[in-house]
Amino acid sequence: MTIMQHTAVGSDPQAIYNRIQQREIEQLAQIAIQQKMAPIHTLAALDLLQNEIQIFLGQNWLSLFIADNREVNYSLLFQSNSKAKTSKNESRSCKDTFFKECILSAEPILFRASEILKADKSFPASFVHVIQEGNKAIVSKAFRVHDHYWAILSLGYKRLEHIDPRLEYRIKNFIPQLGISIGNILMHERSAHAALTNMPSSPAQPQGFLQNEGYGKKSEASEPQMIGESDLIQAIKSQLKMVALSEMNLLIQGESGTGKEVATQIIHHFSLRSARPLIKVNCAAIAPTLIESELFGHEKGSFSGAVKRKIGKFEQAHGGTLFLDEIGDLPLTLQAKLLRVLQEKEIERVGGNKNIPIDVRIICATHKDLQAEVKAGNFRSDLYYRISAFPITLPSLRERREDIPHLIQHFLLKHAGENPPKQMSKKVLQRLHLHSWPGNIRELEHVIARSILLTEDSTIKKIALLPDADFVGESKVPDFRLQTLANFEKEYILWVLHNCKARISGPNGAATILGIPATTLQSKMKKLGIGKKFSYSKE
Ligand SMILES: Nc1ncnc2c1ncn2[C@@H]1O[C@H](COP(=O)(O)OP(=O)(O)OP(=O)(O)O)[C@@H](O)[C@H]1O
Repeated sequence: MTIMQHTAVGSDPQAIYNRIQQREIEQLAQIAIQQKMAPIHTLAALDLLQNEIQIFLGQNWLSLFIADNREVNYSLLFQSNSKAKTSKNESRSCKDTFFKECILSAEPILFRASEILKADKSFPASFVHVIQEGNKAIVSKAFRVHDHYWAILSLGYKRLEHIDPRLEYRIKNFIPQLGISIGNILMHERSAHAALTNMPSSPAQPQGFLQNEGYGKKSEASEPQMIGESDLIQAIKSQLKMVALSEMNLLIQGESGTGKEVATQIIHHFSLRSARPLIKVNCAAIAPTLIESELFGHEKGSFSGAVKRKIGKFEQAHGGTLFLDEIGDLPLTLQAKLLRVLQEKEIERVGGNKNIPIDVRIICATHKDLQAEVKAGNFRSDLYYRISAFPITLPSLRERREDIPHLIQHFLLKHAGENPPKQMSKKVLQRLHLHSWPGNIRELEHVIARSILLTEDSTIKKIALLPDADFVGESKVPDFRLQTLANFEKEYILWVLHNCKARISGPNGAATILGIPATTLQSKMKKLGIGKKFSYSKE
């Protein structure tokens, strides 16, 4: 039963007028409670606010349940003082009728004492105790935390007349702020380890409510993962955690494939902006003439081809985060415009004549040495100082080889699909450990994904690695350094063909190893002058 069904609402003009007046009072009350709730980051602080919440919602008892992100179980996160013998560890299945009924209803649901005591529905054990303490009904409302977790607010009332439409209105308006506060509490109270490490074999899980089944073992799709246990990566995770809640613009540096985008996703995910979009722009991938309209949007007819108004990435990211990847490739003219946006916090669409206020956090990333780019005159120093207040530098995989086994495990699992994850032979593991990983984690992931595809056994015994100039364990590796891209490509294709015994297609053919269609390889060979009877001279 909803609260509206429980109480009749007057509809004569006087009643409507009263309701409008009441609404204004409501809004003031609501602003007051929101201001009190906003800074909350701990359960202890929530506890201290009980009186204010009670004044606002009039409840005699309050509890908060939270479900794990897989929606397997839910358990008690918080409850107001009650003599009810409730256990913090009470964990219940998300399949129970109480949980299901709550998450399916957009309205707060009223459960009368008789219904709770009848026991033909499954309610948390604490509800029965709360009724025995004199509460006549419990009102429950489900809400989302961080877009990932279901939580349920339950309020016990000793006097049924306190349950009226005004309460429904108050609960509905209280819930969004409560969701943000619970999100902040979870972020704050979760240890850095649990928050940012998702190793399948993660050793010590934090105690308390976070230990519920499934909680902390976040799903691949829902939460960005930064795998690694090395000191270097632990330090990075602490930095990410530290900066996530700040509003600082950030610069993330590191070689290609070191996880700059992953780091950005983590920062956004754990920031207060996580409910708003994270928008990515790769400054190197867009033609310089199009970047301006891509970033700031354009008005219809502002240039030939602008057939309709386009909303730029800044506007799309409003309230959220804009990730400017490869910022080192942003043309100088655009750098000046970006600087202006950062200073003035407003944009102007191309061909437009009004300033649009923008609330966006900027995270920039580059594999270039931006300081050197500044010295070379390719990057504006004022923009550099503006975005590099808190630079984060991701280590290369070579610098943290101890993470390789963890990453291998992670990718074997990630790319197993429906099948049981494959193992790796000791020899292959040793070889992977010695590789210099110029393409860092991206290269490792591709190598593993490809090996899984090419191996029919349950154990991967062979692995195809990119040529590795720094690897000293094998001598017949060509020197690919200091040559033109075309030469490099030719040499590399020759080397792969040589290792594939000139086989172009098929599972062990060169095209599969290169990750391109056989027809593309053939046309590349033609273009690069590699005949069918090629010879590989650097053997
Ligand atoms: N620590 C990590 N744990 C798990 N996966 C990772 C980690 N770091 C990177 N990856 C994976 O490696 C790949 C490359 O990562 P990402 O795109 O974040 O790198 P990048 O530094 O932004 O690369 P680029 O500079 O080329 O854009 C992605 O598939 C990502 O999921």
